[in-house]
Amino acid sequence: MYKGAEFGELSPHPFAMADRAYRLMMNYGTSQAILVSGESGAGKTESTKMLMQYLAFMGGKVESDGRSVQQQVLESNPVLEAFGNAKTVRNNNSSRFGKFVELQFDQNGKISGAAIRTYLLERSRVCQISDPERNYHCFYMLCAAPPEDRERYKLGDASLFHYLNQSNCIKLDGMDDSSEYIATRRAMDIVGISSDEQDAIFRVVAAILHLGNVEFSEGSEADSSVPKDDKSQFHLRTAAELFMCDEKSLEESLCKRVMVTRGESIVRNLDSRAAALSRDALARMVYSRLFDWLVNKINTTIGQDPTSKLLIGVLDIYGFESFKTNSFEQFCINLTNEKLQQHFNQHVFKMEQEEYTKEEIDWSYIQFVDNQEILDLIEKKPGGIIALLDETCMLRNSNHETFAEKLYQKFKDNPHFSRPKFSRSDFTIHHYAGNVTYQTDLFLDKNIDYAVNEHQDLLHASTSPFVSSLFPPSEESTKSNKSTKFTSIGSSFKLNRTTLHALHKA
Ligand SMILES: Nc1ncnc2c1ncn2[C@@H]1O[C@H](COP(=O)(O)OP(=O)(O)OP(=O)(O)O)[C@@H](O)[C@H]1O
Repeated sequence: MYKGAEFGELSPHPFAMADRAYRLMMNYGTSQAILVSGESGAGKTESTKMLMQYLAFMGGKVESDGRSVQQQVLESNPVLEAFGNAKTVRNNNSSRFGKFVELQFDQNGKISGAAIRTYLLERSRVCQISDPERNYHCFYMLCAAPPEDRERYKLGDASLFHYLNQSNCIKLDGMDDSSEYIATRRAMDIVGISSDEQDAIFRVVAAILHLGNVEFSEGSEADSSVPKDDKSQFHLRTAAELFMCDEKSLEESLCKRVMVTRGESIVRNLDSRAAALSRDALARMVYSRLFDWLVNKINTTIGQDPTSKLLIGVLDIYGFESFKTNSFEQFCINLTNEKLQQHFNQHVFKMEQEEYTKEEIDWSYIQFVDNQEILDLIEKKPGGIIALLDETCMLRNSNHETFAEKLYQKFKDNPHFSRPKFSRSDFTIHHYAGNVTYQTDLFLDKNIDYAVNEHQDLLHASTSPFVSSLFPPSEESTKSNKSTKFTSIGSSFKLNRTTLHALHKA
């Protein structure tokens, strides 16, 4: 019905938008971009799927081997959703990453390639969930897999695993994890992930679950730790088997840390709390590498068309979030939305109006809210909230309260910042879309992203080529020493220039 229909003639529908983008691209030879926005649960991902479906219908080609580009693009959705979506308070299938899909077309309007870029997977979810949310779908699917698969990965009921049972929500109404497992496997076949690779992927997923069940108790030396009991020892052994790495080395990488001072390596014991943090850091790192691997693999098998001059990009980014409690994830997500809003302002209002002025066109100035000051408040270097957060993370004896104190002092006169009454550590940002109060208690832990090279080298030495490929040798180990490096999630996260450029170009 929507094919070729005048825009606005039929009821509003993603098909109408997709048809318009396709027609404009074909008729004027210009690339297009569709930005799907809205708050969490509004229907962005479902709308994006419909847009893709329509574009695949218009630009689809019949391939002799049955695996067309458009089919692979469509089937990449269930794969990415299995590993990047989870139940949140707002949405049973909430995307916990941003996605920019670029469809490439040839001169005849047929899809000739595609590229998928993803942003900021919420990795804290791998180790930490709160009621009534869930972890990523793939963990529950694997625990509900056919018995022979569960046996192979030494898995049992999802409720047995610490990374899943921190929340009471294990099963979802209307979602059958065992049939989702089969569907995900089938989608993996279509996007070109071989059965050996699928096996390696699920081994890693299972290893993460076992890792999460390793608990620590005080060791014999001061401030040292050891696996707590036989149960923890079993899970440690199983995780090592699944990662195909040495069990003793895995234990050491969790219970010790190598520090480098003046070129000298010092091995330091970790107490049980620090060992548990190290375990979680490893689980998060493995999971995010696995997710990146999946995206790369999908891109490689779908293939790019470097000669394509016609593109349609669809950006499905997590919308503005304002919950009862808002932590570092909401802060990053809302920063993304501020940046998109600024991009929109920049190109739709600022540049357009400058052009009118230059050409001396008579027009009335359009008022718009410029959110540059909010962006400065958050990300200005030095002095913005992220810079202050990084600074606090580097200092010894600092905590979320000292961080909050810094913010209160620095931004007491900033109109976009306020301190809620009676609060010792919360802060409110007056975003373009509304006020959001953030709880800082986990900001420091979540921002610190220790690139622990012991873990890196341990997994690089895995006899599984798949696991080894996820962990190229660390820079430090190639220089024959090891260290623990601090990186900041906040600083490293930006809706990158390439995407903004692609959006603008389109
Ligand atoms: N067009 C639709 N028809 C029927 N149900 C829909 C439609 N769009 C959304 N829904 C329902 O709303 C739920 C949330 O939609 P969706 O996952 O697309 O939201 P979202 O905006 O992408 O959220 P998030 O930002 O949390 O990822 C879906 O799981 C589905 O149940």
